[in-house]
Amino acid sequence: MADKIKDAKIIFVVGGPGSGKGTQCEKVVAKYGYTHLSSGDLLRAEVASGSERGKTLQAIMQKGELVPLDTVLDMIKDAMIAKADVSKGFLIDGYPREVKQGEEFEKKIGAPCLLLYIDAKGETMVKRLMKRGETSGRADDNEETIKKRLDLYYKATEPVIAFYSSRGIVRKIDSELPVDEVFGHVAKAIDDLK
Ligand SMILES: Nc1ncnc2c1ncn2[C@H]1C[C@H](O)[C@@H](COP(=O)(O)OP(=O)(O)O)O1
Ligand SMILES: [Mg+2]
Repeated sequence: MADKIKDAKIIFVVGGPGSGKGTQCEKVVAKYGYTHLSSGDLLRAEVASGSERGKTLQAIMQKGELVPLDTVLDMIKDAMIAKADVSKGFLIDGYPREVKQGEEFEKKIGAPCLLLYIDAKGETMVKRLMKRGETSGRADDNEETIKKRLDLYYKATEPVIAFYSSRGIVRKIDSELPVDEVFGHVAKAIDDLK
């Protein structure tokens, strides 16, 4: 496993709920041919499958809480192995959510070369999520759960940014700007990797 993805670049995409991670990752996929792995999407797919594990996950996610570390990591790892032969790089979207998740990821998979910190104001994220909730069908895009997700983000994920900042791989991206301008900065960060 470690061998197979040794030469692929691993990019962590971190930011609050509604900051624009998914939006930017889609654009990176289109321009650079990276594989986009959203931990949230992988988990939601498991829920949609109706499996026993999915039912347990659904209950946790609906409350806005974090699902057990090993579950998410296993799902990401399986998805990476499946794409290892064809992928130049991996966008790990919405993970790590806490420092411990980052440490486990590095032990089991590998080290990231870049952390894109997609940064938007709390009020902006709430506004975007409420709007997304009108059409997303996501059980967690409602006002009460959004508040919990934001609180948890500030508490658990901001230390992640501090942790990787000390390693010098964090690029902070202003996600208050229009989508294409945000992407200009994202693309610059990726181009600088070469
Ligand atoms: N720079 C930007 N300006 C305005 N709206 C944006 C934006 N980036 C994303 N959005 C919109 C698209 C979605 O409806 C919503 C949340 O974006 P998302 O990419 O799904 O966020 P995340 O994956 O970080 O939760 O906000
Ligand atoms: Mg997303």
